Amino acid sequence: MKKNISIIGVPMDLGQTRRGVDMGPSAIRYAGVVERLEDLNYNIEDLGDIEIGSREKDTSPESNLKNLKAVAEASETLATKVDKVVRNGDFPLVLGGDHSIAIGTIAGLAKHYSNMGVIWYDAHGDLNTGETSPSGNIHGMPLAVSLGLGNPVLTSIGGYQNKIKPENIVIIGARSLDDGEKEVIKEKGIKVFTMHEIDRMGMATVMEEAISYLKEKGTDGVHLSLDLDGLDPHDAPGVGTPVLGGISYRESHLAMEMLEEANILTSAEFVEVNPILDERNKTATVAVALMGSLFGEKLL
Ligand SMILES: NC(=[NH2+])NCCC[C@H](N)C(=O)O
Ligand SMILES: [Mn+2]
Ligand SMILES: [Mn+2]
Repeated sequence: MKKNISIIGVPMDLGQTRRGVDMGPSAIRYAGVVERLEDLNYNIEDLGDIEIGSREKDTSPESNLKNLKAVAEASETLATKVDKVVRNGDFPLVLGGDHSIAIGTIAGLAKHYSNMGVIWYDAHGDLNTGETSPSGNIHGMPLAVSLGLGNPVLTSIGGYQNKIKPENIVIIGARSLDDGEKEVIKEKGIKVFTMHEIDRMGMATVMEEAISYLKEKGTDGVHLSLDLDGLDPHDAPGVGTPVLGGISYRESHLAMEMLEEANILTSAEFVEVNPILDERNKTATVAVALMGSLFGEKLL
């Protein structure tokens, strides 16, 4: 992995309705992300937080997308920042914020990769559109948007469509999918390791398969989008949409270590840390510990 990491904070909470996830970047910084990665001999540049607009009173019934304008604006800003980091040859590490920020992250990244892989570590598929979403919350849509599905205001962020290919996506940890999302997965042939596969095969085999799958696709970059609700709520309680029966802390460390060994990642984001719902900053601390493993921390 590259030796320069640029951190971008995205205090976004407009992609869902629970307050507090806008404080995620602060909580992760407070949990010591910069020091942790500096100890691993990286040069860290913290670019600070991007600006987020305010909550919108009304949602247009046609679009069924809450805070569409503000989310779209922040996504453009983030895409520009991420683009710049990659152009500088640095590793972008994006701190959320709710998962809607992945729209901007991926829009900024995919300009540089014609065949980018994405690992979506999450309890959810985030494959809804305005039509299929049960909530109208954009944090349930970023993977669909990155595939070019959904409202053009979102799919055109960064000035181009279809950022990633369905066959280059691997979802890990899924255990809550809406009907419309299941259809997209089947129709597009998206690779999913649900909790069933993780239980059955073990995380080591799941990660081996995920990594060789992405290598076989000839990916020219791999982005990790890690939603903390992919972990079990016992290990990561500070999230807005917790789902029981998730990936353990240990399994997650193993997954990060295997990604580091495989040396395939070109960017990462950690999202959905909500300090208001958390227990003594546990979830942010878990996020930083996982980043430690992802960037090469070893006990001996
Ligand atoms: N990034 C997340 N936590 N997404 C949760 C999405 C929940 C649900 N599928 C929805 O569309 O509203
Ligand atoms: Mn999720
Ligand atoms: Mn998510």
